Amino acid sequence: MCGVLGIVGKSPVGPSLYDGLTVLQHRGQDAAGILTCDENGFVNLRKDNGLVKDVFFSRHMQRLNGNVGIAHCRYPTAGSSSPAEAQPFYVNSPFGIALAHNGNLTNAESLRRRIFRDDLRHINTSSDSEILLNVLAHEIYKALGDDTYTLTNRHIFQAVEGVFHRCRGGYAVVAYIMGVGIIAFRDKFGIRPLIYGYRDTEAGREYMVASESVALDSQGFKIIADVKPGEAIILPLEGDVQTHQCVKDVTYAPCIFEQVYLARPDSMIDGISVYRTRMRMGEKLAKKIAREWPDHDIDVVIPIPDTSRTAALEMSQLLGVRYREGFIKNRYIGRTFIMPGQEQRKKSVRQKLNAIELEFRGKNVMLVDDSIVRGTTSKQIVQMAREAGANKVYFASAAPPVRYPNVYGIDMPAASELIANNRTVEQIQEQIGSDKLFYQDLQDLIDSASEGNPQITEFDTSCFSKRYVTGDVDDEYFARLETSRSDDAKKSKEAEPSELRDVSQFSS
Ligand SMILES: O=P(O)(O)OC[C@H]1O[C@H](OP(=O)(O)OP(=O)(O)O)[C@H](O)[C@@H]1O
Ligand SMILES: NC(=O)CC[C@H](N)C(=O)O
Ligand SMILES: [Mg+2]
Repeated sequence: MCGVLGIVGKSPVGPSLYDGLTVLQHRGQDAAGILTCDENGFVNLRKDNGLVKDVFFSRHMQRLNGNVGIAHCRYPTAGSSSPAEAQPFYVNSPFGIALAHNGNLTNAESLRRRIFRDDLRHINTSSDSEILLNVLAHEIYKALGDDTYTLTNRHIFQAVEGVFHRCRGGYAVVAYIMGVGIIAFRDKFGIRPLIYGYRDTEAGREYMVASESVALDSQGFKIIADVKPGEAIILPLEGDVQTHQCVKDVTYAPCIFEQVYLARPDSMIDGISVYRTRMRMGEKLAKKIAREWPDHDIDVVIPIPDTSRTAALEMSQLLGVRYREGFIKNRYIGRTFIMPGQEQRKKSVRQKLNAIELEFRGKNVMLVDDSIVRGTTSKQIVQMAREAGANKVYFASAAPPVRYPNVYGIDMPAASELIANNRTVEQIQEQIGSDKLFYQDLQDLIDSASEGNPQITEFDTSCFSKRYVTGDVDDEYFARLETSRSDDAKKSKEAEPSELRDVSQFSS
């Protein structure tokens, strides 16, 4: 997951893009970028590795002029973590196009070969997003045909149809086309989220498109709609939003892990309140525990901050057990799961969470997390609870066991790194060292999300179920992924000399 954002404004958009990115920071902590187009038609780009607050200094903001722009915060899930792969990416032809992408293409390698051989385009990084931009650019060029000078909405929609035809996987895209405005589209399953809205100002109506509704709320934009699977929208420099359903044969199957962990709780995704989903997850898990263990001896329910809080509070109420904040989170440490290496993740859990001994001493505690992925957090937390004097340490995960890789933009590429892969619940319990372990049932998780919008009945649940909605992922694909993107593979890539390919127009 990454955060994408675009604004067509009536006054300079640089500051709003910056503020919007800070609201989407939880989606990507590794790199950030903003691209604006000024009144002279020049594109200004600043991107680099780091948190939003560390990438943009006032000297950069002063140069990010113009009333239109796009932005991105990155959590690498393809290619490398080189600053050259920070986004947005830019190509100068046709017209000048910049793109920011959330998701992963599953056919990136074959596209890369064809782009070079058939479209005569050179890709300069190992990023799948650069491939996506070049496919879009080529499709725009093709749609134009002989009509070289006038790019119309019809051409753009036709080009996006071409992108849908060629690109597989998960993609929520925001792109800027010189002289046109911002276009946005979402793969035909709607795997990654994308939503747009407007804000009326004295100078006229402004539009924003972003990964999550919180980015719109926080800047006073009113929601118009989610971009639908297989749909493209144009936010023009002048005039109203244009929409077009580019693919007729679509399945609405958004990623359920957005509801579990990725998105902020105050976001609405596809009409579903993430907060309410997490509440329902807590209720359903409590019911399961009450069913399977009616005479439980839990004294206190303790969440593992941050994300599990919502589910844990509901759980405690349904179980009729006290809720206590037994772990305090250091607010200056980022999210550990989306950190790039296992060493860093491991160290950060201890730096991030500290136990309040009094809440543990002599008690039977039920620790609740939203999910257990590599087990980095749960293993250390169980130990911390014991060290704090807990009598019994039980553990509950508000999501089912994560057993399979995610290939659509969450960095869980290697099954071997997942604690639940090829293990029974009892074996996982032994690994994390708890006295009992409960997992949510998959159907209960699906119901938790679906009850928020009964029109959405399908979700991408691949990391729990091994059902990949795009239908193009097989064991050979997993094997390639494991060799190229496991933690060990990434470590050996880092050992290579750093790339000297920073394409940003001014980098410091
Ligand atoms: O089993 P693991 O591999 O440890 O991954 C799962 C943990 O990682 C996430 O927390 P994170 O610290 O990233 O973010 P949060 O503060 O939003 O909970 C998630 O909420 C779990 O606590
Ligand atoms: N997590 C994401 O959405 C990442 C986007 C893209 N695949 C990249 O790695 O840069
Ligand atoms: Mg957590």
